[in-house]
Amino acid sequence: MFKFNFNVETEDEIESSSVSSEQVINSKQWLPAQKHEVNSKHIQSLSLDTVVEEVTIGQTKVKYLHMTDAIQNLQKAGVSSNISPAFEDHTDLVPAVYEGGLKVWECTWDLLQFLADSDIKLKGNRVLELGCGTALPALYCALQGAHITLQDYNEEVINFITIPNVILNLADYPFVNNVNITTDNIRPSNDIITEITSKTSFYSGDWSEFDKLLSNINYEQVSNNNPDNDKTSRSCQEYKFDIILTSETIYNPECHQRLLTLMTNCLKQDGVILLAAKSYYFGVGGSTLQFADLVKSQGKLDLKTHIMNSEGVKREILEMKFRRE
Ligand SMILES: C[S@@+](CC[C@H](N)C(=O)[O-])C[C@H]1O[C@@H](n2cnc3c(N)ncnc32)[C@H](O)[C@@H]1O
Repeated sequence: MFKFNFNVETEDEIESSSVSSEQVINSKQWLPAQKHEVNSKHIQSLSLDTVVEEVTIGQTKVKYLHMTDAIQNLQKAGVSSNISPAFEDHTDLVPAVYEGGLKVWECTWDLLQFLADSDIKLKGNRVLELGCGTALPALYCALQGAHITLQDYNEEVINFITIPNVILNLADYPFVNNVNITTDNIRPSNDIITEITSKTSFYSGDWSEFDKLLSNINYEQVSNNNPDNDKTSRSCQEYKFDIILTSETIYNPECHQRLLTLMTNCLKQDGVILLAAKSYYFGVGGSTLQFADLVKSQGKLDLKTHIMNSEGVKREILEMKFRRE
């Protein structure tokens, strides 16, 4: 197992963080995909004295747990996990073991600002966030009335940061830094679970496996509910998304094709993909240019680049839509 920190900001930091892309390409077995359900343990993990961070985007406040609280909850729960050595060593990433989802990465803020400034319709639309980690961009969309599907590689991330963040934002529950809380205004867990389940879905595992899982769900829904063809195509649309979001997920070139195939397979015909990334990931090799070249060679999507930061390490948002015939 090898480790590195790819969140480098300057050339000076490159040396200490470097790992060759060859090492990345020789990575381990990727994890299978799984669906996760919210349960009362997720709610209990948010005790009344949980310290909640908050960011204001336009008029919207999005709440989230700090990484150290999530790790503390994970340790308290006594979960034996492959990812423990990674965060005990303050390691950002161990390829195919821990993909970095416990902390908020820089491009998340770009994606939030981009969503707030854009006129993309969110209310009533289906949003998928891939490699979501804390899921702040998708949560912003959910707070405007979108249905969100959240995917992260690690189930520990889904259980200890993604789902708690969803509860903090989408269940009407008085978690805010211990203010005005009495036992009377705490809602029963079942109410919260029902509410969250109607607005969100959660998945972990590798992107290619998630792609397979989604197509199996399509198949099952179609054969169980919609034997006739007309309804079949409508049912498949249910598992496609109006908006696909992803931030800081293209550092490993080995995964570019899987990510692109998944995004193309589950985007609605008139949908949009917003991919936020640093222009280049020093030491690991992934870059927006390389990803954009792959998109162009695939020939299905039109791509527009928005520069979000042009000083130091450059950051971009790639906006992609299906090419019109
Ligand atoms: C650096 S974290 C970014 C987290 C979050 N999007 C942010 O910007 O704060 C990269 C994310 O990419 C996802 N990821 C990377 N490779 C993956 C793969 N092969 N399959 C599934 N997810 C992957 C992981 O879920 C991980 O959380």
